[in-house]
Amino acid sequence: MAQLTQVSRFSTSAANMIKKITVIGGGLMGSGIAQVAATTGHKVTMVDTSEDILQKSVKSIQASLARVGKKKFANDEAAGKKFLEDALSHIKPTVNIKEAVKDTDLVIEAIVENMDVKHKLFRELDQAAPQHTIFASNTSSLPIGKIAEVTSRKDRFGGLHFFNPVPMMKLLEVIRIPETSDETYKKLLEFGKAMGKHTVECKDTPGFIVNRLLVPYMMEATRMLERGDASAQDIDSAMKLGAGYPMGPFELADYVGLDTCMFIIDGWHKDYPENPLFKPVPLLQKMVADGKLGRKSGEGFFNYKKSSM
Ligand SMILES: CCCCCCCCCCCCCC(=O)CC(=O)SCCNC(=O)CCNC(=O)[C@H](O)C(C)(C)COP(=O)(O)OP(=O)(O)OC[C@H]1O[C@@H](n2cnc3c(N)ncnc32)[C@H](O)[C@@H]1OP(=O)(O)O
Ligand SMILES: NC(=O)C1=CN([C@@H]2O[C@H](COP(=O)(O)OP(=O)(O)OC[C@H]3O[C@@H](n4cnc5c(N)ncnc54)[C@H](O)[C@@H]3O)[C@@H](O)[C@H]2O)C=CC1
Repeated sequence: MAQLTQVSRFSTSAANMIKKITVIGGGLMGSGIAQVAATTGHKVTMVDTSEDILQKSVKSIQASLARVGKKKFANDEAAGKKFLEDALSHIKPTVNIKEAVKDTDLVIEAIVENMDVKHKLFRELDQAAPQHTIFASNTSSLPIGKIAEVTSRKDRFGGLHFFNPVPMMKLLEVIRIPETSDETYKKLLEFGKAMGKHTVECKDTPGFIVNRLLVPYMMEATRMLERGDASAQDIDSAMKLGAGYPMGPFELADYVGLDTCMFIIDGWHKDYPENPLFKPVPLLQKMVADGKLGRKSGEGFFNYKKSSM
């Protein structure tokens, strides 16, 4: 508790506030983080591995901004158009990681949920970014401390766990490791608030708060499906109508991405092999192997291809 009280004593002067950010990974989450940062006064550089992927990222940001703009400026089309153009003007897409981090206050990593790939990236970032730059990971399930161990800036490292879809979900879990300095943690909390998020403070424990509770629930849904107790549709309807959830477990898994879901389970099974809850799900592994990744591939537990809607 003392740790949290200490942080509240710090205040960051405007000059030291996080203003320039670099998002690595322009997928579901990275594009959403870049979008929200751009609409809240930040300069954003968004990095991915190819121009094609970046074009897709920008297109999905445009589509999302159009939806937000339509609601925000319902009676003023010109204002909605300006909102979209201003936001896009704050986002610079690039494949050049070194260039992307040479002058930035914060790097947010939102790449594939794989420790080795994250380690390779953070080793490169640690060499290329200025000393003052803070690093944060948007990981769903991997220990922040383990991700940070390949860098020389554990005092300037934390977790910023956004929720999907980033433009709509208010929550941001802000995670510190024992080495995170109070100044860094304060800046991460203030950045979260500047992004319009409700920040909660988390220790570096598996799944932080939400996923620690969400993964067991979603895994139990999978076991229920495997036993043939009920259909995916009925399980989803039951949780929406019976528990008031906006999405049932299978619609949500499709929304998150079945590849990401599988990476999370595989990672926790590796770390906690004795826990039956994280026993790999053959059904999930087959779907991912068959390219059924959920919404992002057009099919997962449900079909999202236009013709079938
Ligand atoms: C079970 C299988 C195996 C599981 C294995 C276990 C693995 C477990 C994985 C754990 C998860 C890991 C992920 C993670 O780390 C943490 C997360 O992010 S968990 C996910 C959290 N998110 C949710 O739970 C989302 C739940 N859904 C909702 O809140 C709503 O459905 C949603 C906000 C998505 C959509 O709103 P809704 O009212 O339901 O319907 P609409 O789609 O009509 O939207 C209404 C309105 O809202 C605006 N809007 C919606 N989406 C967007 C967007 N992306 N961008 C901009 N604006 C948006 C828009 O104005 C909409 O109006 P329109 O007229 O439709 O435009
Ligand atoms: N999908 C979800 O609902 C949520 C996911 N997360 C976490 O966010 C991270 C990203 O997840 P998603 O956006 O769903 O994945 P995604 O698969 O949609 O996007 C990942 C992106 O990273 C890019 N990438 C991979 N390696 C890269 C590298 N070395 N350099 C640059 N770009 C690289 C890929 O090309 C891809 O565009 C994961 O750690 C995940 O656990 C966190 C909250 C919610």
